[in-house]
Amino acid sequence: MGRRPERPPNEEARTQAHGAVELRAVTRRYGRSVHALRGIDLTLAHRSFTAVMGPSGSGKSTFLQCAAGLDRPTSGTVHLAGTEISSLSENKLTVLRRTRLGFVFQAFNLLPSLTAEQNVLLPLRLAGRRADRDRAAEVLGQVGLGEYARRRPDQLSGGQQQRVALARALVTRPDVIFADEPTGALDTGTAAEVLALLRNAVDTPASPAPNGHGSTYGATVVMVTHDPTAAAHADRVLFLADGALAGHLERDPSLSVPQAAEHIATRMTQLTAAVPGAAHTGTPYARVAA
Ligand SMILES: Nc1ncnc2c1ncn2[C@@H]1O[C@H](COP(=O)(O)OP(=O)(O)OP(=O)(O)O)[C@@H](O)[C@H]1O
Repeated sequence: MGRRPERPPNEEARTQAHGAVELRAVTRRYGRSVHALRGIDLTLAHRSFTAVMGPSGSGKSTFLQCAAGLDRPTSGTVHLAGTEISSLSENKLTVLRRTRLGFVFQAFNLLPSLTAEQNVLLPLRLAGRRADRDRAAEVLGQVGLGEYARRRPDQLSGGQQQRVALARALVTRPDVIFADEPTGALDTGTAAEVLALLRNAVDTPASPAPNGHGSTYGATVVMVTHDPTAAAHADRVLFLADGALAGHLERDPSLSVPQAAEHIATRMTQLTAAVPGAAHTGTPYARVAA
């Protein structure tokens, strides 16, 4: 997805030594009685696309918020792109979010008074970088909206608005993109386009910076979804149940998206119905495809 900003070699090494996202013994409690996360341990590899699924109230949003540094765990540690964020000050965390992470939400969250281009440039402005209009044109082109730069959100369809939101998430060349139900408000065809763009953000290697210090990998995507078809585009599907990891499915390239979606839907049905043996990490997993 184009060139990434330069980073000092030691920072680059630190980034690569860890997964893109690492959670160790992460818990999140609300008050005394609500255990939204009960001890999550996981490592998400660089350039991986992970879908997070689970019944309503299983902790998906809480997981995403804690993993993305939008919320602080009650206990445990979170590493993001090589940085341990649990102990970062609010200011440093904000800088990390603005420079290293991208966000896509179900409700698009575009500023209505700004054009598509201005919305895309916003993260660069917030990060104190130059409002690089060439870069905005590049990412709007990548999401197929090169001709729509001057339109405001109310002059765009839902799918086009979500593509602007994706361009906005990509503009800073983030290490990790967190997506919360990115296709929840879209029809099937438009959803497939957005998912293909997320997939592309992972699969397209970024070219190295001229001095060789830039990253050479694409983005890492973490996506919460209720939709098995959306999850079928991921490399791995993690299932949460009652605040704990309850198993996973790995991508099997030999399966089509509809076939993979069927496997995922079956696992979700088992989880929701709490079939004995279906909801524990380590159970044999069906191999699924994107
Ligand atoms: N601010 C809060 N205060 C108290 N309890 C909360 C708060 N936020 C979430 N919870 C509780 O934590 C648990 C996990 O909620 P979370 O929103 O993470 O689930 P979810 O899997 O994303 O659900 P859904 O699919 O319905 O969006 C639920 O029991 C929820 O009621």
